[in-house]
Amino acid sequence: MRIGFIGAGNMASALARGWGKPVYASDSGSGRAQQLVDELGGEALTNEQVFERADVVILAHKPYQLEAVAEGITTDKLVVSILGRATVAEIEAVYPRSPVIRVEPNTPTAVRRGVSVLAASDRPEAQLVKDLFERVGSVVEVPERLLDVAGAVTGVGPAYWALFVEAYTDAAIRHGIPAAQAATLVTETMAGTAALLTQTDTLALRRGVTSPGGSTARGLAALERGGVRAALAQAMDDVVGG
Ligand SMILES: NC(=O)C1=CN([C@@H]2O[C@H](COP(=O)(O)OP(=O)(O)OC[C@H]3O[C@@H](n4cnc5c(N)ncnc54)[C@H](OP(=O)(O)O)[C@@H]3O)[C@@H](O)[C@H]2O)C=CC1
Ligand SMILES: O=C(O)[C@@H]1CCC=N1
Repeated sequence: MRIGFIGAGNMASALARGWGKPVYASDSGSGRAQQLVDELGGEALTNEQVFERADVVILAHKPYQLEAVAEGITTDKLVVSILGRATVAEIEAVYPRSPVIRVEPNTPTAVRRGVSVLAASDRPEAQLVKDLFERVGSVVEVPERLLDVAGAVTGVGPAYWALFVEAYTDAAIRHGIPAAQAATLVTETMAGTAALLTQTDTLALRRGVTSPGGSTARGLAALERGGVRAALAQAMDDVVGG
């Protein structure tokens, strides 16, 4: 099955690297489509050519470009939209004869550890799309009305964790740990904790680490004083409400 991308930016590149197969790709003139096919094989094409030649077309441009991109397309094809916030109804309105499935992936798909949120669909093509995204991580299906909230966890999440890693790495550096070693300590702690959380819940994990009157309790109290919960709640509100 040949995958085509309309847009060859950050998210298209992450998915294509995860799938690791030749692709058809387009861009709006930057040359990123050519760079992607130089890396993975395939061909850099126009949007219409991508629609003609691919078996499934992934819309990976920016949401506001939906109408402009669709205007030039005359070929019907299975369309997978990863456009943040554009609803299935809005996409179907501009691709009226194409089956449309909506997915919110995230950039860890590049290393096959992504989470992709699939808007539940009665279309028979949904299973094929689910199988495709399961090749680059896990797939969680939600009713479309919850896709934006789920995407506010998964799609934007890698940036939050990166910020957390950066801030705590800097704190360790400030106390004398060399930068590369500090980054390893923080990242591996995050990865190990994520693995552990598949077997236990957050409270049990925290209780297991937090000795009464000990150092973890002092650190957690500092994070609470710093408003970490309120900041995350506000981040969700701002992403979903934006
Ligand atoms: N980045 C992420 O983590 C996630 C992104 N998304 C969604 O993925 C989509 C892409 O985001 P992202 O990859 O970050 O954005 P980028 O800006 O990195 O990539 C957008 C791509 O679209 C191309 N493009 C723009 N106009 C056209 C056009 N008329 N025809 C063909 N291609 C066009 C751009 O071309 P050029 O290279 O020439 O500028 C570029 O290659 C967005 O809708 C976003 O909501 C969803 C989940 C996560
Ligand atoms: O920041 C954005 O708008 C896109 C959507 C999800 C992740 N990146």
